[in-house]
Amino acid sequence: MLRSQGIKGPSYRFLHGSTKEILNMRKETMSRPMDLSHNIFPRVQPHIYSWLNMYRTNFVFWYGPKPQIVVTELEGKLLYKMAELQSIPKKGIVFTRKQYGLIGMGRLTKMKWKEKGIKGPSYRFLHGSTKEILNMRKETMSRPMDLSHNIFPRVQPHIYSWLNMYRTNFVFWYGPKPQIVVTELEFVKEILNNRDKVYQTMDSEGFLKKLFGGGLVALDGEKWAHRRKLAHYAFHAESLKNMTPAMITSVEIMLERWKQYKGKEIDVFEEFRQLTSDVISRTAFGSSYLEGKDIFEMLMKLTNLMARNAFKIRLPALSLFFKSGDNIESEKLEQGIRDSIIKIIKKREKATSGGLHNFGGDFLGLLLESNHNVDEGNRITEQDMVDECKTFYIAGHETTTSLLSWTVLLLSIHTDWQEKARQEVIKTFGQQLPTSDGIARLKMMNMIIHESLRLYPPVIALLREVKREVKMGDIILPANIKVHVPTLALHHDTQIWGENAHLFKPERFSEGVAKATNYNPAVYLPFGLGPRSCVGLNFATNEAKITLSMILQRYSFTLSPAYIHSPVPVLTISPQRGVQMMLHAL
Ligand code: HEM
Repeated sequence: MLRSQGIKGPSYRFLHGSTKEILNMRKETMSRPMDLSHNIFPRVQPHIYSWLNMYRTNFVFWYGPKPQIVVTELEGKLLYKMAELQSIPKKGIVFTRKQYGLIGMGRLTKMKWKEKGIKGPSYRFLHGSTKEILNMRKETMSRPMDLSHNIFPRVQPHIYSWLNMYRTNFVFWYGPKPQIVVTELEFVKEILNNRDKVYQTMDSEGFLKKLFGGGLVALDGEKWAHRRKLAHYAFHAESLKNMTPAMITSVEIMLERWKQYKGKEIDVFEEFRQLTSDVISRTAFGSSYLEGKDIFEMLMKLTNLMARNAFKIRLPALSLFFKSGDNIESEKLEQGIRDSIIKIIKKREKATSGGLHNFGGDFLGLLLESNHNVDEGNRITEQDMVDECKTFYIAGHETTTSLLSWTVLLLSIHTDWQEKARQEVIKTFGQQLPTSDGIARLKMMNMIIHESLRLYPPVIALLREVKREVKMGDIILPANIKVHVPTLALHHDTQIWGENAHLFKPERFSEGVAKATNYNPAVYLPFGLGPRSCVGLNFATNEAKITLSMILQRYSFTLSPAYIHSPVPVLTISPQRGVQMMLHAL
């Protein structure tokens, strides 16, 4: 009867009404502790929270066989519209909600931000700013862009337009969770240097958690320090020298494939994907692209699912009952990745079962050594190993693929720089294979790579979470707020880089990074800054220099007419439709 009057609500179960559903939701939320936030509504009344989100207002649920109508529409102050309630049956129970309770912490906190003079886009119930972000992104992505390097308005239209509106330190809402965007350079330094150990890595959730698990990127404290040491050891200068032959082998395999493309079009984005996968497989895991192929494909699918769902807010209570198709697929992928990594780990264990300290000197060997450590305090579990392998498979190839693809694009447009780079390579190596010493002397190449990373930084933002209340200048940041340092915005800021900020000018870096940045490291963050900065920096730049040198020795390249410029943020900035080149053998 209520349904026929247009009043919605959860379905009625014989005798129990909605009570079983309510009990299940409460059991779930009460089974885990909540973080120290005041956003208690989803925990205390998960049923009202999730149904309100579904039905908005005036919905009915069933207390056993008895209906209750939940009314949230306000008229004037706290009065509900009596007119709309006329269709309630005589014995219907009217359940009004406490005004501030249901509006939730989002709106309340927003009031506090406003009082503090911190501006930002308006907060929408439960969705925060995500709908606005999705609309802006849909709009910019719906049309191709011209072949310019002014990519910030397209890749992050929300940050771009809000920065224009509010200048700095504005708050937007990732669902009900606030994020403060900080561009003031002294604060950027404070945050990334983790002053007072307050600005920690963000707790990853959902798809991101499935991608990185509890790997280095997601850790903090002692665990992080231990793993960071391990990774640092695996990728330090001496180890890198030993990796040069493996990197060269991977590039040779790629260039062998390229022979069939002479005078033809080639999508270098796809090529670099395979190359960087092969490089990380050989150098860190002692295997090859083919052996790790399944893992990379599954990681790529998981990355795409993550990007597709980046701004979709799902209520925790709802996720329990209804798994989206993407959620089900991501669980399968997570399991598949785990199984494949364990196979690689077991294979190494078997091949090197000669005892302790004999698992091989690469990253996987170090992980296994740590897994077999007699000292329990320093021992890592099998799950830790899986998470760490995932992290390095992803971090080791997505980012470098992005760097190589955009650099080749830039050199195909700015052919004068392509020629300068080639001359330097020929002068250093002739037609011989690159060497570690020679790579360190490639100055022109260095400038080109720095400028490419400035215009197209693979990682477009650095995110942190405030662990306890802290003062940032005049602003008091509450615990749990997310802090967003917008790398792409800083790299394209005309006040920092001048009016030609969007142009490719490698000469900016002719006297080194310090001079180009006017001795302020906070303005240029392709590899981050401070203790969490990239552990693979030298690995990635060596790999890029070897690859570019070997290409430049053999080919000149121009942009194919088929190329469509469409940079998109996936995990890194990626060319949505590939990077098509015409190859000309030298
Ligand atoms: C051009 C290539 C690369 C770029 C632009 C890049 C960028 C970055 C950035 C910006 C961070 C800091 C993130 C933050 O502060 O929140 C980072 C961290 C990290 N990178 Fe890279 N990266 C690259 C290549 C690599 C490679 C090749 C590896 C592995 C072999 C790697 C492994 C990592 C790891 C494990 C972290 C986390 C470090 C920590 O939390 O202590 N990266 N990277």
